[in-house]
Amino acid sequence: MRAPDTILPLELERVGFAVGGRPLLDDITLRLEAGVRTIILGPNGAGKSLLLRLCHGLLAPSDGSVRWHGAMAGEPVRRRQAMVFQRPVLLRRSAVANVRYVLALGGVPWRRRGALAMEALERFGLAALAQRPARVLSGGEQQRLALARAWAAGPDVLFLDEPTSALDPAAALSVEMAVQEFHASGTKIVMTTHDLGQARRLADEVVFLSRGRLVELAPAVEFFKGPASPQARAFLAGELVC
Ligand SMILES: Nc1ncnc2c1ncn2[C@@H]1O[C@H](COP(=O)(O)OP(=O)(O)OP(=O)(O)O)[C@@H](O)[C@H]1O
Repeated sequence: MRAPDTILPLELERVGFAVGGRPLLDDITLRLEAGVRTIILGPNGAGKSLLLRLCHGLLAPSDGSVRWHGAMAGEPVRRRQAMVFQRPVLLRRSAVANVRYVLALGGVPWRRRGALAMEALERFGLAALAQRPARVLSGGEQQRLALARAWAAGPDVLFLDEPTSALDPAAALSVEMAVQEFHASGTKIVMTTHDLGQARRLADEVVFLSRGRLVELAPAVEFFKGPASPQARAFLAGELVC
């Protein structure tokens, strides 16, 4: 388990993000703890991807603060997080070279990289495709490669932005199983999805956004049994909300 020396919890305090003076996220205060799978839900355009990017450090907030409480001063927190996107961003190299690359970035000695990269590929059912150029892999295989690469980095936190929305049900299921493996190994999961069935299967807690605001943060069981806000009730009922 990675929890004892994790960079978590992550605390967002009154975070806002604006473009050209237009607020896209507003006044978000939120604490994300280790060991809990957090699923971010909300209608299209609610700000889910922006929130993930702010948490991961790809965007800087216009207001407020994003702080990793477990991080030691000067520690490179970026290396202890990984992010998987809807469409994976892969290098023009073989599958195994993609994994070796993150191991090199993480300072793993050259001699150990080959075995560790193959172990990560095997874990996600990709060993037979190790030498294949990453960019000719199918969408589902590419997503599993992105997960294998994240696994090799051994992150404290894995952010996933709609990782299964471009996949067929079988490929989506293998991504869900991979997410469970990360969780079981002690990696904190923070994920957006439009698939409510998937959210019910994976979530320990739900963050519900609407129009750039945090409307609810609740244990998943409570949220799905009866959300507190009218926006979330309408969302779960499949009504058009924005
Ligand atoms: N760089 C940007 N410049 C201007 N507007 C942006 C920028 N990035 C995002 N937005 C706007 O911010 C809002 C939130 O975007 P975001 O991608 O976070 O939504 P989302 O909840 O992930 O939506 P979806 O479910 O459709 O993926 C949207 O209205 C989007 O158009």
